Amino acid sequence: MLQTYRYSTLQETDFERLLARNTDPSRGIEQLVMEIIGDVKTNGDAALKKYAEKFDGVQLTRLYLEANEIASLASTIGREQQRALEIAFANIYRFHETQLRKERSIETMPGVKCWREPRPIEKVGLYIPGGSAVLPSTLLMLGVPARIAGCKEIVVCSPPQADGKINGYIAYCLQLLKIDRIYLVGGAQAVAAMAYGTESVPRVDKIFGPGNQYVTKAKSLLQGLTNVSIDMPAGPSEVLVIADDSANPEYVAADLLAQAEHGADSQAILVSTNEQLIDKVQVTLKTQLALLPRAAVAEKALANSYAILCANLEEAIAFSNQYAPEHLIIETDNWVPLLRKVSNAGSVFVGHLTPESVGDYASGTNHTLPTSGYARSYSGVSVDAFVKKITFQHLTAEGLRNIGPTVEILAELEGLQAHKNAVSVRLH
Ligand SMILES: NC(=O)c1ccc[n+]([C@@H]2O[C@H](COP(=O)([O-])OP(=O)(O)OC[C@H]3O[C@@H](n4cnc5c(N)ncnc54)[C@H](O)[C@@H]3O)[C@@H](O)[C@H]2O)c1
Ligand SMILES: N[C@H](CO)Cc1c[nH]c[nH+]1
Ligand SMILES: [Zn+2]
Repeated sequence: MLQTYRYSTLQETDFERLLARNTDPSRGIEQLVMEIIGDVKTNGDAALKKYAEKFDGVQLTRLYLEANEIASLASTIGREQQRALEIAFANIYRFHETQLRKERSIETMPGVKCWREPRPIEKVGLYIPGGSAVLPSTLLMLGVPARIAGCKEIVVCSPPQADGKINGYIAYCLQLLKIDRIYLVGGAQAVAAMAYGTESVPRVDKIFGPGNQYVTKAKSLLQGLTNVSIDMPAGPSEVLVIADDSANPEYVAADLLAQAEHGADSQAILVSTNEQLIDKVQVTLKTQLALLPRAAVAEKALANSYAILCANLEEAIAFSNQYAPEHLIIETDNWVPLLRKVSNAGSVFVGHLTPESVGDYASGTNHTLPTSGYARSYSGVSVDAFVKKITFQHLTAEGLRNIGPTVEILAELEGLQAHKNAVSVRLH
């Protein structure tokens, strides 16, 4: 089921192939996404309605639902599900609220004081995927940090259901987040609508959220075409599991399948020091796969996936760092010394009793994470992503005396006399 490779025999070309995934799966669809973007820019709501019919199979007269409609959909869900969403909301809130800590001001020279203060990004757009699966958890993962940051306007877009509405769980999360409108727009057209603004959809300053190849492509194109910014490239889900002799093959197989079921383009990688464990996981994968409603999707994802047999955990961590997984699960008894060796990963789950699913839903950490190797340079979504950090400074007379001559020299050596004068007129 999973093609197995031995780490010690991997050639450079093997590494290139194994680490590549679909680095840019959307290259082939660039023209289509550009057409959609142009159409939305020119025709606004009319284009959005046309695409809702074409891609989501629904005729919309209005492109959004309001508070009373959201409340009525939210009231259809069970108490047990409400409670689970409330617990997830509370844990995500608890973990993220500490991220808005005040920074200390620094006196770099006597009388020269510098400090940084966060300010919310005023208008943010959250894209909540709704194609192959509806993900209310993604709404919590984006909405909670946006609320904590204090963003004034939170625009939420998600593809409409066949009945022109949204799922009751999404509606309940909107209520928890005190967001009283949702735009029934999906795909590249949603990203374009939030970047340009249409008659119905407000223009935003930054767009967040994962999505399929159309969504991801539109985010990267619009970041260049407009002055809207984006959170990160968050594409098809992926997981890398490091497992040694102490790992339970049932747990390992379950963790691999949990990400494989996201989409046919997802990847689930097993890196193990034990060949028998890999064999056992392969058998268990088959048994568990047969029981999944989304078996066909997960099976396709496993076809993109593989196992790596390593001589020791050092090799395993080295491979993981090269791959830079969105999610890393370390299923070993002795995981503590490994942690400091992890240099590239979106989010890490350690020990035998920490399934990645807990981070997807409710432990408190964010599940919007960099994929496709971007964990080498990006962090997952946090409150920081919803604020700008503005620097401030203040000089006293002593401060001006201390720093002024240095600035005068530096301005002069760059040939910028006006810069020097701005100091000199105060100093002399
Ligand atoms: N990295 C992360 O943090 C993270 C988190 C959650 C989900 N994900 C990923 O997000 C993705 C969600 O994808 P999805 O498809 O389920 O939902 P989606 O909402 O991203 O896409 C659905 C929309 O795509 C558009 N579309 C569909 N077919 C099209 C076509 N032929 N041409 C143009 N547009 C078309 C439609 O407008 C539709 O509304 C999955 O790959 C999942 O793994 C990633
Ligand atoms: N694993 C996904 C991020 O890659 C997030 C998610 C949402 N629901 C379940 N899982
Ligand atoms: Zn998941």
